[in-house]
Amino acid sequence: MADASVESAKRAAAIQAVADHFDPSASHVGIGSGTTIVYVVEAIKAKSTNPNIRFVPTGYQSRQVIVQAGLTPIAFDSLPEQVMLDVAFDGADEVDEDLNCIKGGGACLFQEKLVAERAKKFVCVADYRKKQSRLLTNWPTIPIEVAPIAVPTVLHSLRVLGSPSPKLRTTLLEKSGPLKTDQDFFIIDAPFPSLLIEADMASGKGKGDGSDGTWEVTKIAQAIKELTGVLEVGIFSGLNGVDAESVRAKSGGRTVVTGGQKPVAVYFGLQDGTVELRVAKA
Ligand SMILES: O=C(CO)[C@H](O)[C@H](O)COP(=O)(O)O
Repeated sequence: MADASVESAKRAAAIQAVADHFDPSASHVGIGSGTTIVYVVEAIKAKSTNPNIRFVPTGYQSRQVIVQAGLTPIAFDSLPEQVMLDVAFDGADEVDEDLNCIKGGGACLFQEKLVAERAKKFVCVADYRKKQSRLLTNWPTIPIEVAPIAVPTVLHSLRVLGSPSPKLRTTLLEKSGPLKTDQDFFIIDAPFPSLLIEADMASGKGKGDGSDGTWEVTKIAQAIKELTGVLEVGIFSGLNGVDAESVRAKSGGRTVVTGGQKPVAVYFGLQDGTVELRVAKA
C-alpha cells in the first residue's frame, strides 16, 4: 500500500518542478515513467492552456498517463529530426550529489534515456528516499536492459566486473512495472559497492575503474554498456542537456555529444512537506 508521507512528498515535489519548469507555451514535453510522474502530469494538466502541446512518452505506462490526463501524446520516433523537447520530466530511483541518477526500477530506462537526451533540459522529481550522496546507497542495484539471448553471458560479465550477485528480474519490485521491457527485453539488476563521484577520485578514495573494487559512476556505466547484448544501462550520468548543447555549439554543431542524460535540477519532496532542490553546479 502506498505510504501517505511518500505520496505527499512526491506530489509536493511535482508541483514545484512543474511551476518552475513547465512553460505552457512549450511545444514538446517529455514525460517519464513510474509513480511520481503521475503527479507531474496532474500538475501540468492544471497549468496547461495550450491544446497544441505534444507530450512524448517513455513507454507504455507513460503513454497511458498522458492519454488518461486528456493530453496529446506523440511517439518519440515521430519527432521531426530538428525538434528538441523543451523540457522532459521524470522520476528517479536514486540521485547522488552530482545529480547522477539510477533509473529503471520500472523497467523503462532505454526510452527514458532517449527522451532525456532529446530534451533541452531534463528535470527529475523524487521523494526523500531517493536523495543520497552516492548512488547505490539505498537503491541496491543498477538496472540493465538486456537482449534475452544474452542474459547468461551478461550475468557472467557483470560478475567479472565485480558485481557480487547480478540477477535477472523475475519478480515485480515494490513498484509496478513489467518484467519484460517495452522493447521485449529483460532487466538484470546488478549490485555493486556504492559508486564514486569525481570528487572521490580526486581525493584518492579509489581508482574508480574497477581495478581496486571501486567504480566511478560514468566508468561503470560505460563498462556495462560495452557488453554485447546490453541495450542500455540505468545510470544517467555525464553531461546535462544545457552543457551538452554548449559543447555542440562550440564545435559548430559538428560534435555529436552522447549525453544530456543528467538532470539540470532534481526536486525532492521531504517528509516535513517541504521541497529541496538540487541543481547542476555552475
Ligand atoms: O526509472 C523509472 C522507471 O524505469 C522511474 O522513473 C523510477 O523508477 C522512479 O519511479 P517512481 O517515481 O515510481 O519511484
